[in-house]
Amino acid sequence: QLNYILGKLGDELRQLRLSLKGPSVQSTSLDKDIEEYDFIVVGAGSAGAVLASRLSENPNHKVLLLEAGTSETIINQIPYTGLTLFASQYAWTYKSTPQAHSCFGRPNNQCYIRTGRGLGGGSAINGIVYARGNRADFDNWASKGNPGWSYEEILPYFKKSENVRLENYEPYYHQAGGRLTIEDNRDLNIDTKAFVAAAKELGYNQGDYNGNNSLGVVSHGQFFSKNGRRQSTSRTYLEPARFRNNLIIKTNSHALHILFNSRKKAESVLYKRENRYLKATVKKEIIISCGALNTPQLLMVSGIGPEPHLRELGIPLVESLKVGYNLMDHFAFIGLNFYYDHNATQDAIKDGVNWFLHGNGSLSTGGLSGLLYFSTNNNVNYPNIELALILTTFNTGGKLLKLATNLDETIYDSVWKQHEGKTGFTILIGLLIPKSVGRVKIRSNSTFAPPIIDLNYLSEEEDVDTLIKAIRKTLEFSRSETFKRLNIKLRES
Ligand SMILES: Cc1cc2nc3c(=O)[nH]c(=O)nc-3n(C[C@H](O)[C@H](O)[C@H](O)COP(=O)(O)OP(=O)(O)OC[C@H]3O[C@@H](n4cnc5c(N)ncnc54)[C@H](O)[C@@H]3O)c2cc1C
Repeated sequence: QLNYILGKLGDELRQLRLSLKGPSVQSTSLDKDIEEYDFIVVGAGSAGAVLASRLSENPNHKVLLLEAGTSETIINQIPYTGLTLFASQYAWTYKSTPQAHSCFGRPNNQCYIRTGRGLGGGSAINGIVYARGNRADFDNWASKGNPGWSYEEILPYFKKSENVRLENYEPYYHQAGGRLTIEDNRDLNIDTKAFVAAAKELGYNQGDYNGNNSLGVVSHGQFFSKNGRRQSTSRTYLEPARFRNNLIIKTNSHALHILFNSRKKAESVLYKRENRYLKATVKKEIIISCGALNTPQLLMVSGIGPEPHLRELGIPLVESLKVGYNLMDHFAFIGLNFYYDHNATQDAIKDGVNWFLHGNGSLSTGGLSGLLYFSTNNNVNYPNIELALILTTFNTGGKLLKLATNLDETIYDSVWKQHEGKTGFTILIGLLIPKSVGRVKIRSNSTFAPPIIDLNYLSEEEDVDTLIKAIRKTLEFSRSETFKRLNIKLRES
């Protein structure tokens, strides 16, 4: 019912917006005059949209941005719709290979994997949580032989991109004036307040987890939003650039192949657009920013990848590299569900109006709220666990979770169904530094065939140990006075 109402509301708002302002970023046909570009950026997601926008600030650069999906609509602006958009045309939906250590409760032990599709990519559908990696992550990259990637060297770029609107934050780590507005959570509901209060009781400090160190910090949440509206990279970086003559944005343009010359220099991109096969050539660079799954896919179909795998598929080798190895994802456990002993009283219309007029309320979050960082290892000074609340899990959220994660019908019926209609939340437990890594392979020489994705979650015993310790620590919430006072109980079935 909520989805239906949201859909109706969205249609109304979209009409209103289009009539007031005109469409957002549109594909153009200027390419007829330009066959050669200085830069071609393939994939207009979180990374690609920013790159294309920044490169085209120099009027001497002719930049082509290719995107397989379409433009955003106002629906994407409502953060909460991320929960439904990742089961729409705005997402690629892939299935993992059958998993040995995870994805149980899914048919054939295959997890669904969703990534963004369209201008803005993941940033147009995600949970809008603004959480940088920890300082230790970046310093670790730098120490492995990647100059320029330490946290102190990366920090100026985080700050430059940011337009901070937080109330309490550590000033050294933030800045105003950038394209991405960062706000505090605008939906301080009872669940989020209870989570933060209980965490403080348990000894964690409320503060800025994007500050000096996130270890032991709890927060209501910092979000990529401006007045409760999603801040996708399409809206923040491409929309202001859309009238530049030197930036050509082509939607519905699916890259098929990168072509190399005899010196192995990438010189053109083959792509399919509205049933036409087209070729764009480049003078300087082709930048592939198709995300963690489709980037290795495009490289491998183009002949850059592990030689044995490409040989298997008869793909002519350009360069043998370990493309597709070391796939890492922050595996999350969603089994700790809490509920209140009374019925949900969500009012979808009121929520819609509240968001539209004030940018507040449940629609202003991406379904995730309060965040907490801790370590299961007392001897380190960085976190290996992130906790986040998934709101409204048991009413509309329970069903959405089933849809989003491909939960098996019988599991859903036996575990979740009995709690439909009750108010409650899930404490998601995310592994920040998993040891288990997976691999992406291709099944054919076509980028239209879904990649073969072996997530390999929890294959390393250390990850299982860390997760068990994290679950035990999270269960301490149940013993907090705050949870007892509010009668928030762990669902035990
Ligand atoms: C449901 C969900 C929730 C998330 N929540 C959060 C969150 O709360 N906070 C957070 O920080 N991160 C979150 N993330 C992760 C974050 O959104 C991604 O890490 C980020 O968007 C990745 O950026 P990217 O540029 O690498 O790839 P993407 O943003 O995925 O962009 C890749 C783009 O390339 C395009 N593309 C792919 N193949 C081709 C091709 N062959 N030809 C042309 N175009 C192609 C895609 O359509 C896409 O637009 C979430 C992700 C998802 C899916």
